[in-house]
Amino acid sequence: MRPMTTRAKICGLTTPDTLDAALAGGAAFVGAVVFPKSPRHIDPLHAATLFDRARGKTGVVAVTVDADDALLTEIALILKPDLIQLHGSETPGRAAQVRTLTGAGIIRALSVRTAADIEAATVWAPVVDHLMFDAKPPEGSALPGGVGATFDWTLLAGRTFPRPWFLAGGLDAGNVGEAVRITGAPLVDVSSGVESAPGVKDPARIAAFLDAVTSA
Ligand SMILES: O=C(O)c1ccccc1N[C@@H]1O[C@H](COP(=O)(O)O)[C@@H](O)[C@H]1O
Repeated sequence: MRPMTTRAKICGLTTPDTLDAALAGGAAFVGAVVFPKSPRHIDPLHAATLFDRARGKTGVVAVTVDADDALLTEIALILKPDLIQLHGSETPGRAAQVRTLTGAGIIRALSVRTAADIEAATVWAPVVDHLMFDAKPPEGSALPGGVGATFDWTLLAGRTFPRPWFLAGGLDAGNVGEAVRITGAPLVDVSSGVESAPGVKDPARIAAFLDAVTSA
């Protein structure tokens, strides 16, 4: 079933002008990727300075990949995100540790290629605030997300989950309307689809994406 309104997260922001485009367009969440292998990596101190303008206007998310306690503590103390997105091979037990260590809410990204991959939501829902269904990256990819890959959206058609959930993976202004119509996603997440080059966000593409979500 189609939600009343779908809300959006703009991920991998590193500059004031692109963060401002996300805020002006009504993004519900903005994301900082704290993962040095990513072209969107931003260290917690730089992210704290940048994202200060977003506080109280939108949720701030720190995207991490199998981060250790030292990095998570640094993120919690310096960036103070509302939510931590786990995008690696973390277990539900580790998610509980991350919540206790950081005091932040948890988004769990689940990699999807087949219908069986969706079923992981059953195990994860009790220990997270949000689920995220993202495409499984191509074999040999250096990144577990942020690669612009899509999956078969019909796998999510008619599905309901006990937590709010994001659809992610290869979304852009041109396809997000269809993705929302097929999946009924209450939340969508985008990174490379609003970039002019890997790691280079484009304010006009961010605005177009958020417009497309609003009209979906
Ligand atoms: O964006 C990244 O570089 C990244 C790195 C490591 C883990 C997750 C990452 N991004 C997440 O993946 C989704 C989907 O990306 P895309 O739209 O397909 O490019 C993105 O929104 C982030 O949540």
